[in-house]
Amino acid sequence: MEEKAQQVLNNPFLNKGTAFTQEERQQLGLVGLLPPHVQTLDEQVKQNYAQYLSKPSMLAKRQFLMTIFNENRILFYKLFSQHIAEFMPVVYDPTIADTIENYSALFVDPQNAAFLSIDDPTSVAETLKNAAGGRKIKLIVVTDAEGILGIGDWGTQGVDISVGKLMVYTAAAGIDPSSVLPVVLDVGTNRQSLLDDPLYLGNQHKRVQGDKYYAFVDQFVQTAEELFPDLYLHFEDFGRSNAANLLNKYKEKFVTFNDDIQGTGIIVLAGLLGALNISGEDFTDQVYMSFGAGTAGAGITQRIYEEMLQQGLSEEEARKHFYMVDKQGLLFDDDPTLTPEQKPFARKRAEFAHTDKLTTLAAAVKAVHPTILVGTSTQPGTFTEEVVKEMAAHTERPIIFPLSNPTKLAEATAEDLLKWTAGKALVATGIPAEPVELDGVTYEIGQANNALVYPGLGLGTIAAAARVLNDEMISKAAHSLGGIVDATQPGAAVLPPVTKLDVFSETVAEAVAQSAVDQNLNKKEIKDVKAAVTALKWIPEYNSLTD
Ligand SMILES: NC(=O)c1ccc[n+]([C@@H]2O[C@H](COP(=O)([O-])OP(=O)(O)OC[C@H]3O[C@@H](n4cnc5c(N)ncnc54)[C@H](O)[C@@H]3O)[C@@H](O)[C@H]2O)c1
Ligand SMILES: O=C(O)C[C@H](O)C(=O)O
Ligand SMILES: [Mn+2]
Repeated sequence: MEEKAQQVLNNPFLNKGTAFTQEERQQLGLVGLLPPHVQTLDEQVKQNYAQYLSKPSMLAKRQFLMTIFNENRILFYKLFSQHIAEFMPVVYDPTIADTIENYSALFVDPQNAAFLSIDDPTSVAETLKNAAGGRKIKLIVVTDAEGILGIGDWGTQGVDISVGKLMVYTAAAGIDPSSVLPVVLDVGTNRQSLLDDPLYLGNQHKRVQGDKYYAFVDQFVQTAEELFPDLYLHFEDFGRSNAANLLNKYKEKFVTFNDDIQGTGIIVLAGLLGALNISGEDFTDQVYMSFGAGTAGAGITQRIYEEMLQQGLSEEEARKHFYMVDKQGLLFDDDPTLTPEQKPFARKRAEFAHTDKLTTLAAAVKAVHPTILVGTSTQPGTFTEEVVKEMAAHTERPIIFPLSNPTKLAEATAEDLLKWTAGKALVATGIPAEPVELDGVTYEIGQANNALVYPGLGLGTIAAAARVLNDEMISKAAHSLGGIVDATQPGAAVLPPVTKLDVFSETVAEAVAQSAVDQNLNKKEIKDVKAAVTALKWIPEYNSLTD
């Protein structure tokens, strides 16, 4: 095979497979290397979708789609964009959890990712350059895989979360797939099964922590920022003890985003605004309980707290609305194990009569009477009938979001929550949930997953060429989504449907870009925000490769 032919056939950004035209086949040395019939992109999509449907499981479906991704990005994204709600749980959460757990065993292709090893810190620049292959990188999703979803530490195998999150950026917001780079920082793993597995593909030692860890992350950040000056740096699934530290360290210097802290904060705030639209209640009357006060739990609480301030409460007044429950039960301010993010929301023991009893969610709910309960605990089934009925006994429309991912870790199902509250609960789940039929009403279930906002947030920030991503932009993103729900419909969802992900990603992007421009954060002149957002959007269509 001619070198030119190999170059196009093996380059997923150029390869068209059976869609190479006769002219292209001649010019590129492809004559006779493909079946004679030249297909259109639409024909390829139809054919591949039929093949997709024949696959027996979600995992097999994902693997099939990944082969297309590896071979032909345009075809992959055309297919994805036409079946977005159907493909999301296959390409992304929850199926992505299976591919991460089985990454080494299932390995076929590195998927254009950059694998950075703490054992080889001198190769950071070389690795990033090799992985970029001369492309102008504008967006990196990086993970160190210590806290993948709720399934914990997966070492190098966590690279799939970076790959998967990026796929959603393109499918939802039209981020050009040739401008993105998935990165994994392999600093070791504390998962014994990986350390014991001779076929594990990562560094087979315990996680490096402390100064050496932070120096390695810093080396990556500095090098990436030097190599790719217009970078939007998205951190994903770092561990509880590092995620907020890293965000605080970099957020004012570079365009830095932590999805678990900020993305989840936005989507939950948007969901709450949607829920309160339905119930007609006031935001500042709510009593908020976070079950699982880790990276996501604390990130969400902070965002909701900021909203209370924006809605006119003083800091002192606002804090009274929040309760955090973690492993030890309700969090109190005399607890020496509190994280810096938990401390501001820990309560005084003097507020309660029997604080020694407040060590369970059930006891905390009984004592506090929250109106909002958000689960980011990784503990399945913990929103029990007892807990939910107790909550519903003291509030007309309890807002309950069991958000732990993947499916097997959810605190409750939407169906149970609605049954236990006779349809009163306003529910959103972390993973997609089927509508629930109850007493003649069809309840649509919103998905409070950060995937509903991070693509638009990234698109808007990049389109505005913003210097940083700040709280004001984040707040605007949440509010732009909150207004989309039709609250008058019985059984309406609290968030817009994933079928419209592409449409509302643009809504989010415009709100975020406008906010950046209003704050003068744009590095280049933006005359028309809407036009800037549209201009950045990549569309999966073939371009001619002939001269
Ligand atoms: N839907 C979304 O968009 C979204 C976004 C981010 C995270 N999440 C989910 O939230 C969960 C937590 O993610 P994270 O990044 O915050 O992880 P994390 O490890 O930082 O936090 C988990 C917290 O739960 C606590 N916890 C453990 N056992 C508990 C128990 N028995 N009772 C109460 N708390 C307990 C831990 O101590 C920790 O503070 C995961 O399942 C993740 O998939 C969902
Ligand atoms: O990846 C997801 O589905 C959402 C979130 O970032 C998580 O860690 O669970
Ligand atoms: Mn995550």
